[in-house]
Amino acid sequence: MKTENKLMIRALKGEKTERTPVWLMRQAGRFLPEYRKTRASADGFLDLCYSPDLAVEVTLQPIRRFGFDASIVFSDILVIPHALGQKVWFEEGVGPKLEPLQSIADLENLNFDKLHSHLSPVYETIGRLREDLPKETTLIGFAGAPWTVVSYMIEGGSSKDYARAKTWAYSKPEEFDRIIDLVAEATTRYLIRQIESGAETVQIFDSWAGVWPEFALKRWCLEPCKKIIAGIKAVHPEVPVILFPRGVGDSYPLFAKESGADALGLDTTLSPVWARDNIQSHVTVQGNLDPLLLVAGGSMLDQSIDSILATFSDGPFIFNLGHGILPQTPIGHVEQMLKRIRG
Ligand SMILES: Cc1c2[nH]c(c1CCC(=O)O)Cc1[nH]c(c(CCC(=O)O)c1C)Cc1[nH]c(c(CCC(=O)O)c1C)Cc1[nH]c(c(C)c1CCC(=O)O)C2
Repeated sequence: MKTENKLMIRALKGEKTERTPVWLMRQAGRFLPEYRKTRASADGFLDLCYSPDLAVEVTLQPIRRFGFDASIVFSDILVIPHALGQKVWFEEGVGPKLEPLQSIADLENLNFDKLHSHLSPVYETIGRLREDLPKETTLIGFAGAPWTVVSYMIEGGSSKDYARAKTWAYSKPEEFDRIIDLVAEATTRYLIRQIESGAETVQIFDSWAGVWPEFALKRWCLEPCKKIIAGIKAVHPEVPVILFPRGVGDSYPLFAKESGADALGLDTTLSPVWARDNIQSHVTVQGNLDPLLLVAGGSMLDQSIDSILATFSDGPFIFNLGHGILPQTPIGHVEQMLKRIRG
């Protein structure tokens, strides 16, 4: 099937579709037993990301089981700092670890020289997926937004309050601009190459955008994402871009009007009616079922799905969660959800 005729792409381009397309953030990995099996056969998480055979397999697993309308390539947002030359590793049961940037001098050690050669396994995975996916399934490429990636680069891993990164930004804003710019440039090149390898749309995850006051949100989240999207559109104007500025609350309409994204991912706490009136009137919306409702199941899951569908179905809409699917999600609840959406 031609890309422009796929359900997900039509929704991204602003069409109200006859059926609601559905996929789940973080659907590859995490909650599937077959993922854990493949994961155990790799030398580590990054090895899995950089082994096209295994990454293709893990990407296809949720499609085989559930037939989602879209497939997101298996990788991680932290391959960008890794490709730029920063030390990145994943600790079992802990999560990602990086050798943190200590001063602007550390930026000298990071460069674009090996960007594409380092990331070539991801490009190969994408190319193979276009061959292997069902003909109607849309292939999504992705990257982290500069701020979300830089937060890991400075904090050295996950963080509760982003104190080091935010203090750096507020006390040396020009230095912080340089770090964000470096990552934005690398991300633009990475996403363009993903598209040229076969990705039919790309999603930018700004998972930690919700921690900033407004002026900083504009400078370090909105502006760099806008620049990345403009960079992509300059080369591939027909490719829709999804932005997920999680947690930005009443700044969502600003992202809808100014980022240049074709669609926004809505987080769990946004009111659907408010989002319909203030966001869906400008761009396609994607979301926003609470991942814990999918863990709990039962009648509250059904009611929440019905209410989301009823609110958004008059405009361009893609059903998804308000954040990534949780590892403890029962597979039966995903089946229940799909039955409810598809009727
Ligand atoms: C912040 C962030 C990261 N990675 C990602 C984000 C943004 C989205 C979000 O907010 O959820 C994005 C991501 N990470 C992964 C994907 C793959 C495709 C998909 O299924 O969506 C995607 C899109 C695989 C992964 N990335 C990771 C795993 C688990 C690794 C394992 O198998 O041990 C997977 C399947 C590891 C990872 N990677 C990261 C963390 C914090 C962790 C540890 C905790 C966790 O599991 O999420 C960084």
